Amino acid sequence: MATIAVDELTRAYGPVRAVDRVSFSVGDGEIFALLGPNGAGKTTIVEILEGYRSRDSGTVEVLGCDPASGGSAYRARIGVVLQSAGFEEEFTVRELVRLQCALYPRRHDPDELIDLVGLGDKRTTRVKALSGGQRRRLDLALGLAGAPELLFLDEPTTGFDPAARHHAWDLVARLRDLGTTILLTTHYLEEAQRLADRVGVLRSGRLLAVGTSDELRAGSHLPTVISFGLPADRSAAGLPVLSNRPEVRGSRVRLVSHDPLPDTRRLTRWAAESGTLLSDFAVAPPTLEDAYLALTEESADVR
Ligand SMILES: Nc1ncnc2c1ncn2[C@@H]1O[C@H](COP(=O)(O)OP(=O)(O)OP(=O)(O)O)[C@@H](O)[C@H]1O
Repeated sequence: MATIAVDELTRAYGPVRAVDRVSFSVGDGEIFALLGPNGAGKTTIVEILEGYRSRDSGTVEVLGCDPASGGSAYRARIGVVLQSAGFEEEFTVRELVRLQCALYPRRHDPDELIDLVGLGDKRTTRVKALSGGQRRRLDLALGLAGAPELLFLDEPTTGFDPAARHHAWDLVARLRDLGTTILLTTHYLEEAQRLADRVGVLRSGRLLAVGTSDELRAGSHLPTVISFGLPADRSAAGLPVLSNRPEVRGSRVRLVSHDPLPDTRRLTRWAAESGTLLSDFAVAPPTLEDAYLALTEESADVR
């Protein structure tokens, strides 16, 4: 059974249809990422699912409940990690996490939770002395306090340095291993590609595509880029016939290919037969970011 089932969900603010007949589902234990440009409708959808915002029409079922009428019993079963929760600055990490855990009937052990988010050495530190990244970890600990069956993560790594981002990704992967279903919003496509089992791409309130990262990449029909360097004594004019005309800049050759496998085979065979070293040979298929940009840029804003 799906943990989240959304059918024809619609919500307008005056003349603006922020969410326009959106349907998708998220399976038990799945990580689903909602992607879309600013104003696409992500927050509106997430807040409707959390039970904090009303809908105009459509059906929504989360953990077997309608969030609009689930009340506090429903909200005790979900965890919400917002972008910038306000903290009581004078509390220590342990005090805050303990207080939060005490609010829930089904709860995590506060000290285990602090360790889980990597704040073990900051237990007795006051919130006001935490760095931005450490505060976000505390956000996460507070969102997990009630051992939620479903976790909403709103842009979990915005403002993180690369190491902190990787740490957060590891943490989300551990939560997945513990069986937590996660709905994630993010503007980092690499994050979605790494973490999410499936993604949904929104624009202007409409869901343009839903699928795995690989499905969206394949569905984009974008080319693969093959690139390499030629030695000084070789000219691009001597290259074999390829599916497209290569672009040459100095000794660097770049081929935009819709047929990457035969092109790669022709190039490597030619290099072996002519004794040519192709330096930094790289085959780059389209990324989720490429597919996302193609999707969101090509779809005209029909409003
Ligand atoms: N309370 C509100 N009153 C009026 N319009 C609103 C309200 N909240 C959102 N909107 C509008 O609804 C649309 C969707 O907004 P929403 O916040 O859901 O987008 P988002 O995808 O979360 O954007 P972002 O990536 O910038 O956070 C936008 O056009 C926004 O201006």
